[in-house]
Amino acid sequence: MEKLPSNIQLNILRMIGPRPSPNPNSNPSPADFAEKLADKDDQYSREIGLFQRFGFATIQQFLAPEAALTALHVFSSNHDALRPARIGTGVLKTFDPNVRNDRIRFIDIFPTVTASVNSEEQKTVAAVYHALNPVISAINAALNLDSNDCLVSNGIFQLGFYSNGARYQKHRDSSPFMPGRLVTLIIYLTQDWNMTKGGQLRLYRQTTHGHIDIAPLFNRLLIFKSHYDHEVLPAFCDRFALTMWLYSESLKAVEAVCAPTFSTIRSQIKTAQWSIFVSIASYRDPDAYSTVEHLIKTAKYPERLIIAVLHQDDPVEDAQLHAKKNDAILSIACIFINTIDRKDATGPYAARRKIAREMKNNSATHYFQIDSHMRFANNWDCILVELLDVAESVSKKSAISFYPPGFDDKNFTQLEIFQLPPPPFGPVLMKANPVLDVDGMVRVTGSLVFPPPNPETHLDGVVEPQSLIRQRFIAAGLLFSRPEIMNDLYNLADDDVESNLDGLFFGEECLCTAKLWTRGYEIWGPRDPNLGVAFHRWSRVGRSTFWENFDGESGNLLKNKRARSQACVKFVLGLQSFVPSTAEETVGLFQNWAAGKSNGVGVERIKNDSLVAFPVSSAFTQISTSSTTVATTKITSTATIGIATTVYVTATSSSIADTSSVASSDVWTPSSGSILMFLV
Ligand SMILES: O=C(O)CCC(=O)C(=O)O
Ligand SMILES: [Fe+2]
Repeated sequence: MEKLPSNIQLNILRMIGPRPSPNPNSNPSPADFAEKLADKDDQYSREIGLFQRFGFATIQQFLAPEAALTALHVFSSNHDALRPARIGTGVLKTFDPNVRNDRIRFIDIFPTVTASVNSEEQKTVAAVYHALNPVISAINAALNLDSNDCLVSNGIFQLGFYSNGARYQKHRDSSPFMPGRLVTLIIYLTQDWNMTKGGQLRLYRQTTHGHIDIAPLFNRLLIFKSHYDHEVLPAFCDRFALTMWLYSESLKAVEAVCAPTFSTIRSQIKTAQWSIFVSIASYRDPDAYSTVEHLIKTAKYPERLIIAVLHQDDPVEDAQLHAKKNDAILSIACIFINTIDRKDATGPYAARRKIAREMKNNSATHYFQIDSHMRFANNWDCILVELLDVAESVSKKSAISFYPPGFDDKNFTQLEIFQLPPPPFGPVLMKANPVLDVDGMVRVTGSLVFPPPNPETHLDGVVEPQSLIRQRFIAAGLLFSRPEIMNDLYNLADDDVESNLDGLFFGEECLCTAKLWTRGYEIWGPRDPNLGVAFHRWSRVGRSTFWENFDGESGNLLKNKRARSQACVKFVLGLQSFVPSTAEETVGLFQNWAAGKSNGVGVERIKNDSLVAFPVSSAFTQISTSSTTVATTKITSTATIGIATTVYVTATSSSIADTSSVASSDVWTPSSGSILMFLV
């Protein structure tokens, strides 16, 4: 958002209601006002100077006296519209009355279709906003920003109401989600405040500076830097507070406001060329908090992590799991925790999608999807960022993904030093199990390739770098890429199509691979077997899975969902034609989806590559090219197609006559050129 020129601001203000005047006796015209903008900057120069120096300032008797009384009257007369305040972002927003139990509502300065332009409330907020304008200009002037930089409001006030001991525990108003939110402006409207009434705003400017309590005096404007910790002490009065935030999308403005005290967010924006959003779906996992803690402790730059955990827990039986939460460690990163009832869980794919949907607007430069029972190598964050850098030099769309080695409580000591398995040990190659499972699904496996193969140039022209091995499949529990991948994986805009995938467990990795492959992604794993990145607890002992929800009557519903989701996946993979009896509509959706029309499986690979994949039909054609030969194969048996999804065919198979030679070539022969047959 750019600052509007003041004449346009005034025009807008003229349209939205009578212009208020800080001084009720003089009533200058808009033109006068425009001329006086500079004076107004001066008017607050002392306070703004204090704000610059100390990071906060107050202005007493800010509104004209009767304007303040009108505001209080208007706001307190619409008490019913106030709602319990929540914390967090998106659906990860939760009520936590222990943290905050004020009531709030948001008021748009600019009238919407539903609000009458002439309503008292609309006039009042316009008036307050108008009074704030010179303060905002003064802040901008003091910061001496470039002409393109500007702090602006988003045009929305938060009206907060605290009474009966309501409070808001220590927090910050800015987060890596809104690093551009820089300045908090609050007008207090508490009548007859005195010490016994409480409700002071306790401001902690820096951890070493102690705190300052600011009384919520009637008609007092408080300005402070949004990244300061602050809390509202329990209020035993009717405490109204009207808050507006100033935002900038520009780094220069962030620096101007925040230096030199700003640490976390500045490092996220400036020194950090990168930051990582970590998505963790947990199902009743006693290890979930240890995983998150370890993730934070082993990261080189834990403050650059934005971590979202979706717990799918039993409200009674799993209550004790949350006792393990260590806020001191968690708060080093920026963490968002949401808990849903385990009975509402519909599998890991759906849970990861839910997180992606709610958190898609986070500001991180990277996306890391992991399981809830993992441990990590020191500096895993730098290692992954570097590996992806290398991968992206080969293919702009890349992901690092592989099954990590295991750990259990024995080999993972309290010292939290882990050891890689002893040699022989090679890189992990992700591929499909050649045998379909009982449901006819393709299962993905990771096999150790020993000795570690040398990099090769594949027939489709992809050159493996020294540090990476090209994968056939993703591992859903360790996937590192860019934030765009959230949409490529989870088709975020299309809830209807995606609801067909509720209940999916086995099949998730094939489906996601299909999406990524057809959208032009390359999947990579580290070639160096000694390069530790992460460790996975493979044992399921002591851990529930959402399969337990398949029991009982509601379990049947879930079973049906699972069957449908598996049918969808098989359809997309070409493992079976769709079973129309489930729903005509679903078939249609998935046909579109498979054809890449509905943001599901993509078409990049089909169009542009020497590899040709046809994702829909029950028969498939694969054309592989090399300088000398073109091999075309038609395979019609579904079982073979299941196998074929996994194989690398050696280059010598210039003409693959029968399906058995395809199956038997499911071996990696690094010295020869090879071609990926995939998802056809
Ligand atoms: O009302 C106040 O003084 C501050 C409220 C607050 O911190 C917030 O809503 O973020
Ligand atoms: Fe706040």
